[in-house]
Amino acid sequence: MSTPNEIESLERLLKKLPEEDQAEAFRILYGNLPEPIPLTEAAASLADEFDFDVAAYRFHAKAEQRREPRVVRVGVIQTQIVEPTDAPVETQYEALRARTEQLIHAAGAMGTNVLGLQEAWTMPFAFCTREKEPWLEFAEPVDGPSTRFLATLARRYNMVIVSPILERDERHGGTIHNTAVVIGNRGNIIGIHRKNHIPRVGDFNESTYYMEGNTGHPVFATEFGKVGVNICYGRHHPLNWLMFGLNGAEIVFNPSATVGALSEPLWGIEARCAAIANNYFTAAINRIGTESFPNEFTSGDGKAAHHDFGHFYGSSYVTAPDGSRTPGLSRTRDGLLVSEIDLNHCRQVRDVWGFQMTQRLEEYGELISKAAAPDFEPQVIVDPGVDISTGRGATPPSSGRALHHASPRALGSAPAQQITYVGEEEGSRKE
Ligand SMILES: NC(=O)NCCC(=O)O
Repeated sequence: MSTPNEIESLERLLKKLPEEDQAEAFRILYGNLPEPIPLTEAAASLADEFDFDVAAYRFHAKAEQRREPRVVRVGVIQTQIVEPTDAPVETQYEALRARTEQLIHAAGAMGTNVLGLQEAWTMPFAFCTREKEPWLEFAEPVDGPSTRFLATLARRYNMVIVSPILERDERHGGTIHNTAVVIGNRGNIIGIHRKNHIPRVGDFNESTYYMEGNTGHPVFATEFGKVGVNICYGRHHPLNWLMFGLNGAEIVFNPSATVGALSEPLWGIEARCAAIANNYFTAAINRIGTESFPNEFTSGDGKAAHHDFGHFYGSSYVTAPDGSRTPGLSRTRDGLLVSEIDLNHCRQVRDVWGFQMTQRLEEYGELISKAAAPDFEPQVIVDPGVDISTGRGATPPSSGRALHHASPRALGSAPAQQITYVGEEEGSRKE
């Protein structure tokens, strides 16, 4: 698949800065950059032989006196599809399975303990087409072929694998879900998480295929830390991230499929903000390449029908609980990113910032419950000098006097208050 007009990575652009400016630019944009760690010979030679990138970094955490470090290696893999989308389903699936396997061997060779794959890694991201067939043929049960394949590798490399697939739930009428299967390092299925938020934006017509997930915000307590999975579009919902934090997540994967025209300026921000706000590690994974489909489709925007989804820009990256992040993987090449982290880092940053102590869950909970009720009245305090039907000042002050006091009243309920201006006695104002 060619990507002739795509830049290789943001980092490559930043490296064009004068050398003396680069360290400061990276510090401001990326935080305390994790240090690169050497690739094992086996990983490097797999990357060479099968033409993909491998990058590896170590995030710094403090040594503690009363807890041993809990060092784990987190891996993420990004790939493009291998076969054209009009090839037989089995051919497409097999090619992706084989390609992903090459990168998993490299992850194993790098000593990865917890590995995340991209959203719907077994298939092209065909939801732009709104066609059911043949795409639904990629769906499989939680214990289907992709899980059985990955379970073997999980056992072999003593590695937890987060495997996002298109799930068919035969027990419930063959319904379809966008699901991450969490496979334990003993080859067991620890559990599943189904995508909570389904996009209805641009060509992401996923509501044609499946409904919002019904598995809550589970955190999977693995041998290598507590893992959550916030699937793709869920990353735009800060409360979705919060829920995994409340359940104790230490690493939250964000397996995604997203294109540059829609989301690229948001990409480096959202998973990173979530790591900062919740003081856990986040691993954002995006596929790469431009996927072209046999039948034309429109984007519902008046523009001409087309065959392409647009460029999936990769740029997978990992953020630590203090907001420092790795450089992204390439925008155009398959790759594996491995980050060595100390899970103790989460509590260390929590102790510094105190977000979990200072947050006001009860207050938020109360307002959220009210806001979800049909009779919700937003808490708005109206400036009595403002006509709320137009948003304009109803009685502009004649001089530059500042509004001094306005009694709170609920929107549209209490009568307007007497306006008092700074520098005037109440009641002394001459109209
Ligand atoms: N796969 C998916 O949810 N994509 C939606 C687009 C986005 O969130 O950037």
